[in-house]
Amino acid sequence: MAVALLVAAGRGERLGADGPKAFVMLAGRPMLEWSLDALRAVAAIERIIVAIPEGFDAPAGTVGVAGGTERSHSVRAALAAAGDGPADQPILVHDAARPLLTPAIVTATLDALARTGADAVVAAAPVVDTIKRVHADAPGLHVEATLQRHALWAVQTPQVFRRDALERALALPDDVLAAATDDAGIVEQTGGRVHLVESPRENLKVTTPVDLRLAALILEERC
Ligand SMILES: Nc1ccn([C@@H]2O[C@H](COP(=O)(O)OP(=O)(O)OP(=O)(O)O)[C@@H](O)[C@H]2O)c(=O)n1
Ligand SMILES: C[C@](O)(CO)[C@H](O)COP(=O)(O)O
Repeated sequence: MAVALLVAAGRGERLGADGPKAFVMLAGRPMLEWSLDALRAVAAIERIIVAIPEGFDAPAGTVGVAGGTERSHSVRAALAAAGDGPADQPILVHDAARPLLTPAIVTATLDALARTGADAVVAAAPVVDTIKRVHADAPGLHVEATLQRHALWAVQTPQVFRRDALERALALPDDVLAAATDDAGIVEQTGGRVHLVESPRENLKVTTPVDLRLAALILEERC
């Protein structure tokens, strides 16, 4: 049986709301409740651990744990709260900031982990924009290269891991974890094999106010 880690302890600075992003109201409910619905609907998930900000309560039926300074630190705290388990146990990590999660996406990532024997499987969508790389440290946004779009995928959560691969990755030094923007990236750094599974672009991340408006519209359409 799988364990799900829902990371909800971020500040949401880019959203600019009054409180932590995961508890901002979205279509009438705190944002994290939407992805919890999808996780609760999947029978293969036996337990849900939620990394929460200080002063907030764990949602009903979940185990709450205080989040860390950066996202990966919150994932590490949530995994520690999950206790021990077999090396090949599937551990699913999801951002509370992706409220449009569906049970079908969760099941597709879990099934792909079992089918491929990979260390990690990541939900992702093909990139639809043309992406240019600039000199990161030089002024003037001077273009260095235009990347080949057909090889580019935008990764989302859920990201599902063999427990031993995620544990190995989360044992990397604190500063390496702090620099990571997703968990599969640290599994790659420890030599793990990572696969993608196609997921709808609709499984968007609420980062800025326009994302919140879009998510509200889509949820109203679904209800
Ligand atoms: N220390 C942190 C930072 C982030 N997260 C979670 O990781 C997910 C993705 O992070 P992001 O969208 O960057 O959220 P914030 O860190 O809250 O946003 P910002 O960077 O704008 O402050 C979110 O569900 C967020 O709650 C977390 O649990 N603990
Ligand atoms: C994990 C993630 O949602 C994959 O798209 C994303 O990288 C989180 O990044 P953020 O910088 O913490 O928003």
